[in-house]
Amino acid sequence: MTAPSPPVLDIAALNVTFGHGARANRAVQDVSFKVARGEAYGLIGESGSGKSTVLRAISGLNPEYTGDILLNGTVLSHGRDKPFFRHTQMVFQDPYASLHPRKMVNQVLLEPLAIHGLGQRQERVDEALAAVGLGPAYRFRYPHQLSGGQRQRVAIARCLILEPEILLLDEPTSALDVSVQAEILNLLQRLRTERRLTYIMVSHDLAVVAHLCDRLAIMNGGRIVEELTVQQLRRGEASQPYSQELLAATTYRPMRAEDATV
Ligand SMILES: Nc1ncnc2c1ncn2[C@@H]1O[C@H](COP(=O)(O)OP(=O)(O)OP(=O)(O)O)[C@@H](O)[C@H]1O
Repeated sequence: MTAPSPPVLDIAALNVTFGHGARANRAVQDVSFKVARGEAYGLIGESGSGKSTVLRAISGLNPEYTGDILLNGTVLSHGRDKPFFRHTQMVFQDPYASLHPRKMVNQVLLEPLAIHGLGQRQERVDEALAAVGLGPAYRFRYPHQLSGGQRQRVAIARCLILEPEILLLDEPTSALDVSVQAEILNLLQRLRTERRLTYIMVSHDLAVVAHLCDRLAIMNGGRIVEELTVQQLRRGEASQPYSQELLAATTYRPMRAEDATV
């Protein structure tokens, strides 16, 4: 009998504190969860509950944490190595801020290939654009010539071009018009299936998490209050009073996949 493979990501007793002494802010406290290959895991909670801080610790953007973060069963060093940054990519909330205004899409997509020393560059650029539903002519556009949704597609293409295993999604649709949100979520869903990607997504929007994720953790005050499957979320089956309040307080309207095409 073969041993079960370890989770892709195993977050074990993660703590992040900002500041010292009386001013210390324990932004993340004793957070643990595991994410399997191909799974989409959501972190949800009110503003300031610590969701983004968890994501930034995983991404290596904030190396000041205690606890362990394991990738495929191996504890990551706090200073991440180059292969980590190839295989774990982050999509940010605001596609307007995350693309350089003076760089054409072609340059945006060529840069990560140069950093990681990958060849067949123009083919990879065309393939990444096609994967996010943009034709090769988009190579010669500047960000200001793109809609918000198209910019977020370019930001996703910039991740995909490195053939990552994991995408860390920080509110990837909250800066977009409602009509475009479902399009981007459907695109992310299709890419996850096609490429067996693993997602961790931060959101304050239950409908967005229910649309994309298999499981989620509800956070409050830096801690995980409760983990739920998306089926439990849809049935309103939270067991903790805080989660029940959060679910009850949210006007949760499921997104319909047919609301948008990819
Ligand atoms: N770089 C930082 N320096 C100091 N404090 C920080 C820093 N980043 C986050 N914090 C604090 O950590 C706590 C958690 O913030 P975090 O951004 O993780 O919450 P969040 O749940 O993602 O909120 P939001 O939904 O508003 O983004 C907050 O009290 C915040 O003020």
